[in-house]
Amino acid sequence: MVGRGNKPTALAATPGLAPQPTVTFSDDNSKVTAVLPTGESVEVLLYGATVISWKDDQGDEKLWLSEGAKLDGSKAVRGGIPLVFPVFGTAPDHAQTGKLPQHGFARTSRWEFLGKSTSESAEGKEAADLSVKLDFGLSTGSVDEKTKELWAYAFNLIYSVTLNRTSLTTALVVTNDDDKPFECQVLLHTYFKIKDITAVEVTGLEGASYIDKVDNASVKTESSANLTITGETDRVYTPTGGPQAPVTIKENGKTRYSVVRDNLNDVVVWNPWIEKAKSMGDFAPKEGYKNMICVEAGSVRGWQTLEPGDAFEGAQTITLG
Ligand SMILES: O=P(O)(O)OC[C@H]1O[C@@H](O)[C@H](O)[C@@H](O)[C@@H]1O
Repeated sequence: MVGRGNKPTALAATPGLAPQPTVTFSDDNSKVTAVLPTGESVEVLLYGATVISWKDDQGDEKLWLSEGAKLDGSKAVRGGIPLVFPVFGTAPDHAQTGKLPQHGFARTSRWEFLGKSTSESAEGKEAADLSVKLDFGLSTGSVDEKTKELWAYAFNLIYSVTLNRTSLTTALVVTNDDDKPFECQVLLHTYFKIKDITAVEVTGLEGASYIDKVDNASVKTESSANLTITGETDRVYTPTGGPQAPVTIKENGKTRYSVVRDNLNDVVVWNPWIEKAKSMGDFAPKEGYKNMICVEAGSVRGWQTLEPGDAFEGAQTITLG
């Protein structure tokens, strides 16, 4: 692992060897960017370890980022992949996390860049086979005092973002460093960029039980094999096929994104639609709800209990269609 720490650095190609991914820091040390020799790229803000951009080799952006998103650390980022931990939404009746703000503190804490690693496929050192993994860390010692008052547990988070030519994997490991158990929820809140929400279908949810957050949290069963979005949608699904069965986002009948989960049983589908988009100060343009859909892999319907020393790992791999 190289590139440890937060100093500006550029780790580029080595003469005589196959071109390597380039990892750079922004001038103000707020962001890490990795670019594969074939042109694919990912950008991660240290604030929240929020992935704010993922582009293919043509430079086409895959994640929706609000034009009104705050990227200066003053507010959770509206777009990209905010990281939700240790509570999904708010849980006023949950003793341990009841005081925390919506979606917890991981998305509003400054993370440390731990380093990068690269790997090649078994076939050899062709640039086409390269991937780059960026690791980020957040632990008790690095969160602010206010957070420690609201959630008094010793913990360690490692978040890994792996860029391949046609996929992005984001993986979170939560470790309980305390001498008492704690309960937590985890969610990878991905905002997918799409061209037209009216042409979108989400598959892989048929038969799944879901909590409909726009209908008094009533519990329903998804009857559609191809879910379309026609109004405000905020649902917490538990797909029947388990994490490895893909949930796909299709546009005009073609698969754009396919999400496979590891150890994350739930999938939130969210689109604010017209009125809710208008009510969010950082959601811009207001018509932007037509160009995004959140399909969020998580463990949020219950709680993960971590005993002292135990770890929980959850991940998603998003593959381009
Ligand atoms: O505005 P926030 O805190 O980023 O949350 C956005 C949405 O996130 C989703 O995960 C929730 O299900 C929604 O209820 C919520 O509105």
